[in-house]
Amino acid sequence: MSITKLLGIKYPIFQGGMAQIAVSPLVGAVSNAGGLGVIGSGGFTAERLRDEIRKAKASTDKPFAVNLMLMMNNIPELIEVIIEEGVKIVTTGAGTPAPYMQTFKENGIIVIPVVPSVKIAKKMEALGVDAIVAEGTEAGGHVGETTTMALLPQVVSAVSIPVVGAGGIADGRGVAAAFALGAQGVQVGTRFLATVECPTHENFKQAVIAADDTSTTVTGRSLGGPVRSIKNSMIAEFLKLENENASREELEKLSLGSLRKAVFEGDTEHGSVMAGQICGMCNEITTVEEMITTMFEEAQAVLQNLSKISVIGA
Ligand SMILES: O=C(O)COc1ccc(-c2c[nH]c(CNC(=O)Nc3ncc(Sc4ccccn4)s3)n2)cc1
Repeated sequence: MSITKLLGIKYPIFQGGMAQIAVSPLVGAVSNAGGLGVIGSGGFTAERLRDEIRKAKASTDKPFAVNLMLMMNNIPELIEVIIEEGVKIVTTGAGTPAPYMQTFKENGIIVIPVVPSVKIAKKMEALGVDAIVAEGTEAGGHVGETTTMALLPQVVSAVSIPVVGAGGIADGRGVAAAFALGAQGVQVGTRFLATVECPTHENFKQAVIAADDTSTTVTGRSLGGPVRSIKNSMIAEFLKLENENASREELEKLSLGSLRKAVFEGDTEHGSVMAGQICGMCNEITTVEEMITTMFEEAQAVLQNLSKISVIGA
């Protein structure tokens, strides 16, 4: 079954469930534009999640999902709210949904984990998840080590359930490439940061607009949690400490609250501007509607033109 039919959406695009960022009005705008709006519950209390779910219900009659960041310590409480509020689609990241699968199944909830490797993709399929987002290291935030170009076809070959491609996708060419590699849809995060409806501080959006293809780097490998963000003074200090084998406490002290500092206070020099490598192609702020319709019109045109190309010589 196609992703659009499974989820009841017009375009096969998920908005990344970015912690602290994927909230109203971004989520409702994505669902109203025909994609899958996803509430990012990372760091939320149960009541904050309930509030965001009710705001999404008030802003769209289309499907939307909740993303669970599984490293958090209040997942059971968040799932209770998801069930009470009747949300039927959950994406997950940064851990395994295994402990919660029976509850999801009993409540008819579609589960779509984001995975960074073939091994984890196969583990998820065995758990009975409904589809998989294969996310390449190009993505922003918490990432694996494999690129989308290498990861996506290997995951497609390894599982029998639908695969969505993520990491480095921000225009119709990226959508067409993901479909060429066997994906049935795409997940996009960074490109949504350059939208009118993205609720971050304007400085955060300008940092994404100003960035180029080499503006991001990965920190946190020494902590076992690699995270891609735009290079700034805090990141330079973090890398210096990592190279000096600083303690976990020292590193976490530096990064604690850094996401909020950038997202809400607009301190993009000392906060964490999580974004993917495609930020170099996000050069203007548009509405979500413009972004999604342009992306899929472009993708359709690219696929039609590709069908006229012969890759085998005469
Ligand atoms: O062990 C298993 O079975 C599963 O193991 C997994 C291991 C990793 C993953 C994974 C990697 N990437 C993703 C999906 N993407 C993400 O989760 N991206 C994120 N970005 C920011 C986040 S919040 C944060 C704040 C500070 C430091 C770290 N993270 S979470 N999931 C999924 C599963």
